[in-house]
This record gives sequence, C-alpha cells and structure tokens, in this order.
Amino acid sequence: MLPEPPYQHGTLSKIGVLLINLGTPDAPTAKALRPYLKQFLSNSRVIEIPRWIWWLILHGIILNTRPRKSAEKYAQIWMPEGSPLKIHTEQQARLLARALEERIKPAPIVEYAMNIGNPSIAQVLQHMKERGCDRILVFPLFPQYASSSSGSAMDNLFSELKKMRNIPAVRTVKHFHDHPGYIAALAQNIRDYWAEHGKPDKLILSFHGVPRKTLDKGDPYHCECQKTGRLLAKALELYTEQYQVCFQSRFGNAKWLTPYTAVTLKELGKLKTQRVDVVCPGFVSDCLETLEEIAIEGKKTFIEAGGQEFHFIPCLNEHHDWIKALSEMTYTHLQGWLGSEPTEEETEQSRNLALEMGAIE
Ligand SMILES: C=CC1=C(C)c2cc3[nH]c(cc4nc(cc5[nH]c(cc1n2)c(C)c5CCC(=O)O)C(CCC(=O)O)=C4C)c(C)c3C=C
Ligand SMILES: [Fe+2]
Ligand SMILES: [Fe+2]
Repeated sequence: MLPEPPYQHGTLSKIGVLLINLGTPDAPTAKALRPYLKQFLSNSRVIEIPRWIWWLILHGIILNTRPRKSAEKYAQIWMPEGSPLKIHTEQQARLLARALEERIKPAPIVEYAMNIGNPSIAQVLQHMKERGCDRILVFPLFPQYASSSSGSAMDNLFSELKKMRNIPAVRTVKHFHDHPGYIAALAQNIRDYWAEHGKPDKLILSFHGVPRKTLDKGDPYHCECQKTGRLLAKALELYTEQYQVCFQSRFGNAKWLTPYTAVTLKELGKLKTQRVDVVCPGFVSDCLETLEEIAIEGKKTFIEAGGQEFHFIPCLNEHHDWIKALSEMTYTHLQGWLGSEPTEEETEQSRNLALEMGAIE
C-alpha cells in the first residue's frame, strides 16, 4: 500500500476532475518510443491473442522495428512545445478549469493524466490526493467506449486506487458519443471550417479502428461510432451519399472494423472525386493518428490515386463549443456532490470540536 498523508480532522474535502487521454511518447525518438510502445502493446485489452505468442512477436519483432519507424512519423508532427496530444490535453484541462470556476464555488481542481506514459494516472492521482481531493470525477477523453481505450484507462485507475488506504469517492464517465453538446461542437467545428474553405463532395468521418472480433465479443465501440456519425450528419443536414463512416489505424494483419479509411480514400481518388474532407470525431485532440496518418498519408493516398483536392478538418482541440460541452458534461456528472461541501465555518467548528475532544492537538 502507498504511504498516506496523515489523516486530519476537519480538512476541507475538495472535488477533483481528472481528464484522461491515451498517452504519447516523451520525445519523437526511437529511445522514447520503445517504452511507450512496450507499455501500450503489452496490455491484454489492446492485444487479445495468447500471451506467450504475443510476447515472442512483441519482443522478437515489433519492439526492434516499430520504435524507429514510429519515431520518424512523430518527428513530422511534433510541435516546439511537445507532442500535439499532450499540448491539446493540457490546454483542455486549463480551459475546463477556467469554465468550471465560473459555475462552481469552490472551483474543482482539474488535472489531466495519460493512460500510457506521462503524466501517469498514478502520479496525478497522488498529487490530487495531496491537494485534498476526496471526491474525484474521472473523465476519459474517448467519446466512444472501447475496451482498448476507455476500458484500459479504468483498469489503470482501479489498480492505483487498490494501492490506497484512504480511497477517495470516485465517479467515472463511460462515454459521450451521443451527447448533444459534443455533437453540436463537432458540427460547429466543421461548419467553421467550411465557412472559410468551402464544402467538399464527400465528408469522411474517420474513427480509430479496433479488431473486428471485438465487435462480436460485445464491445459497443462500433455502434457508438456509427451513432456519432449519424447524429453528426443529421446536425450538418447531410444526405447519405455526402458522407461515410470509416475506420483508420489498422494494426497487424487481422480483420479490423471496415470500411478502412485508406482503402476508401484510394477508391474515391480512383473515381476522380473533386474534393474530399476528412474529420476524425473520435479524437478530441489532434495527434499522430490525425496529423500524420490522415493529414499527410491520407492526402497522399487520395491524390496519388487521382483525387483532386484533400482537406483535413482539425479535431475539436480548444474549440469554444467543445470546452462548453466538456464543462456541461462535467457539471452533470458532478450532481449530488455540488453544494454539499461544508463551509469554511463548519470546517472550523468541526476542527475545534476535535481539538476539545482531544482527537487532535
Ligand atoms: C480513439 C481511441 C483509440 C482506440 C480505440 C485505440 C485502439 C488501438 N490502438 C492500437 C495501436 C496503436 N495506437 C497508437 C496511437 C494512438 N491511438 C490512439 C487512440 C486509440 N487507440 C491515439 C490517440 C493515438 C496517438 C497517440 C499520440 O501520441 O499522438 C499507436 C502508437 C503509434 C504507432 O506506433 O502507430 C499504436 C501502436 C491498437 C492495437 C488498438 C486496439 C486494439
Ligand atoms: Fe491507437
Ligand atoms: Fe454496430
């Protein structure tokens, strides 16, 4: 069990909000990619094949080849301040804290952590406890629930809580794939883009893929992506022929959810489609998968196949409507906790009582 700060009578119980994203390497180098990929790909929710077979493949092949290849990709999208995923998540936490300050007194403490890499869930939870958070809302930034993303973040959270003597009250957000605020923010972000750059012939809604067999095993991810797609198309008043839901980032040789984004872009290119726009509603922050795989590689695939014009629409990142939706969802999930904090006066009284009773010195 982890060491615990000494229990203090009458300390103010604070509310914390912990945003969690997937995680990113510390640097765009093979040296930093190796431990990141090792942690990611050792997870049995991410790779669901017998452990010993996978151990041989991972240690014998993947960790000897992929770190260098992935580092080259990361180097193309790395920002002066660091990894885009980390920078956007940091900004989202800062903007959410500011939005909540205006609605909730005393304002909750907002932090972010990464399921893989840094800052780790373990580190940040400990830090929140030290700051006096006794009630924590854990909010994974994955709109659609998948066992490999949201489920894995929950595993990590619960295994850290298991090490604590004094466990805070914890609530978790499962998903928000159909939340009206999230859908409205996605639609507005796309409309903003189209107001500046005009409209495409086809809009591709590209979600991160997962192995096809996870759908048969009961993972709701596929259905949640389809629902987000449907609601977003409705908000944008698109006809069925004007958009398509696709799945990207296939890993390994097994069948993943289809249609594959890269295959669809190639087909659209071959059909000499004048203009295709791609947006990635399943990622709330731009990252390797959107900036390299779609904006660079996806564009190349489409143009080389004969397409004319390719546009990548950025993720929600710091969009005003997204921060509003995030704050709205947080507020909803905090119901029952808000307004129940003891006042400073009550806290002082209980401290005095404990002093009188000799419970504290
Ligand atoms: C949006 C949710 C995500 C799901 C679901 C998901 C499943 C999943 N991913 C892999 C393998 C890799 N993904 C990688 C990067 C990556 N994945 C997500 C999100 C989801 N993944 C994000 C946001 C990122 C980008 C991180 C960044 O730093 O920008 C990588 C690492 C990069 C690389 O080497 O390609 C791998 C590997 C699997 C196998 C999987 C489901 C089974
Ligand atoms: Fe991934
Ligand atoms: Fe489905």
